[in-house]
Amino acid sequence: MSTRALTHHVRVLAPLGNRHDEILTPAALDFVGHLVAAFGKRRQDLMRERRRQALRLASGSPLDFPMVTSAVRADPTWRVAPPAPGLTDRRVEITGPPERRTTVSALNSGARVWMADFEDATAPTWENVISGQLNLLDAIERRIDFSSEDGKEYRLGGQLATIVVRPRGWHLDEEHLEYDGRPVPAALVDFGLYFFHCAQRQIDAGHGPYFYLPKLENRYEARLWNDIFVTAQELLGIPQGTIRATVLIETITAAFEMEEILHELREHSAGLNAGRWDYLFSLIKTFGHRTDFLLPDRAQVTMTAPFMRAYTELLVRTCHQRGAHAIGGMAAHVPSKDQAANEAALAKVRLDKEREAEDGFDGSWVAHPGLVPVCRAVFDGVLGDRPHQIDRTRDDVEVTAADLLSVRRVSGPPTAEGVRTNIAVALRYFAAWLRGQGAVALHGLMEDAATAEIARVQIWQWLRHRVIDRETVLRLLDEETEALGAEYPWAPVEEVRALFRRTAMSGELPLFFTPDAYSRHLVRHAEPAS
Ligand SMILES: CC(=O)SCCNC(=O)CCNC(=O)[C@H](O)C(C)(C)COP(=O)(O)OP(=O)(O)OC[C@H]1O[C@@H](n2cnc3c(N)ncnc32)[C@H](O)[C@@H]1OP(=O)(O)O
Ligand SMILES: O=CC(=O)O
Ligand SMILES: [Mg+2]
Repeated sequence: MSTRALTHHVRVLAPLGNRHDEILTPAALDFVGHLVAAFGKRRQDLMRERRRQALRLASGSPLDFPMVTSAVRADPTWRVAPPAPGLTDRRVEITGPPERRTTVSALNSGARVWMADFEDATAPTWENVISGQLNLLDAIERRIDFSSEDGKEYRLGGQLATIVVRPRGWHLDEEHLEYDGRPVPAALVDFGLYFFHCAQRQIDAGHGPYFYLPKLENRYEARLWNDIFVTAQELLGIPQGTIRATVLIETITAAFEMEEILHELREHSAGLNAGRWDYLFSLIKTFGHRTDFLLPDRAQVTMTAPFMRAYTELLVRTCHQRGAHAIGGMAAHVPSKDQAANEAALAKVRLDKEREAEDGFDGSWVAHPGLVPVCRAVFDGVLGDRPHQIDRTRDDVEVTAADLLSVRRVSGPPTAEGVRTNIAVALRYFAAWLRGQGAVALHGLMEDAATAEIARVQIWQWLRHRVIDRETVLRLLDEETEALGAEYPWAPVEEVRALFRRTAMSGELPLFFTPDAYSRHLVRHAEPAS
């Protein structure tokens, strides 16, 4: 690593916890500061462009594949970088927050990849953010073994999953760190700290610094990440092209720029993933004002809906034509201790993975170690000894803009149960999130920031189109708030209820619930020295 003068001062505004100083070293903070100085302004400009694009679409501008990049799409010659060590065979990827216990369990789970998540599955308390980095460092150094208070031993085994880190999205700030008088973009904190501490260590261990990139909306955001990668590699003397990044296609606008996103990142690309839950959220958020985008209960909008199939088939085709992996999305069912419920959950997950493997995906996501064998068996059945099926180019797939937007065929009003479930799920998830837990199992389903977003924007959409009335929602909100308090006596019910009212019942739809909830409830600045 090069020795550089420390010139980019990042202020730490939070109290330091146990071992935080191992992550927040002056050199690591300087590295993050360097990235902010170089790219912070561009990130702000891109956030403004997101708002402009949202307004254009809301006022009726058509969404289509961009004309200006037709040459990129028409050029058959370019390919992404070849798969990097540890990322050739990705038939099963487990996801989860980088907590100490789940870090060990995920790495030992038998999955090929572990997506260590600072985004949908993590409530970004200061402690979660920094201890997550420590856990990753300790895992790579193989010093993470521990015994839990309940007497269980956690020990790393011989065959570990490859680590791929998902930093927070561009819309979030890290308010415990300040550069030049402003909060630091959270994405640069999660990426920068991990890259600084672990890039060389991962290379020495035979892998590399690998990332999942969430919630991108267009090719310019992919270009920003690519430029950050080039600068980060240069600053630390790591060969260009070492980083690999898989982009989640989980916004409706990004679905129209899949080729462009791969092209921008081609020296660093490891493919695309179908982030189906945020995709649905994005669709409702973007077109929620239109009656032809009125969606019924979440449970009725499955991956077999024509517009969802158009999205996943286009993703596979795009990736394979460019030599990239196509990774499937999350089936939300999680194992249960009840045998019948468990069998039903496993059967649903199996069906979902079978469809993905038959469509050409090279692997897929699971949310729980108990689902690894199901996903592996399905992909083993299709792949056999081959590490992937990138050679299946899916030339048969033709997807038009209308196919991606053909929501009308599944549109319809919600059921009474669907309305109540969305309120109940949003309240329970918000309560867990405010307590620092970013993923929970509720009614047999994995719920995280993406699925909670769907729950609250559906309520907003149904109110907006008057398919439910405000009085009914307020009555259900009262009932479900009371039930929440009875079930979770620790829950700050009034804060949770207010958060729901601001994010699901206001006239103007907030773009995400997380920035509001973070600033009001998760930020804890250190007492100023007297
Ligand atoms: C839309 C998207 O972005 S999807 C990706 C983001 N979301 C996620 O990553 C969610 C990941 N999944 C999870 O966090 C968890 O599975 C939950 C919260 C849904 C359920 O967790 P639990 O309530 O602990 O489930 P359960 O009690 O069945 O867990 C059994 C064991 O498996 C472990 N486990 C469960 N899920 C995971 C996981 N994803 N990774 C590692 N270990 C896990 C638990 O820690 C527990 O271990 P223990 O016996 O040592 O205590
Ligand atoms: O991040 C994944 C999703 O489905 O959202
Ligand atoms: Mg997501």
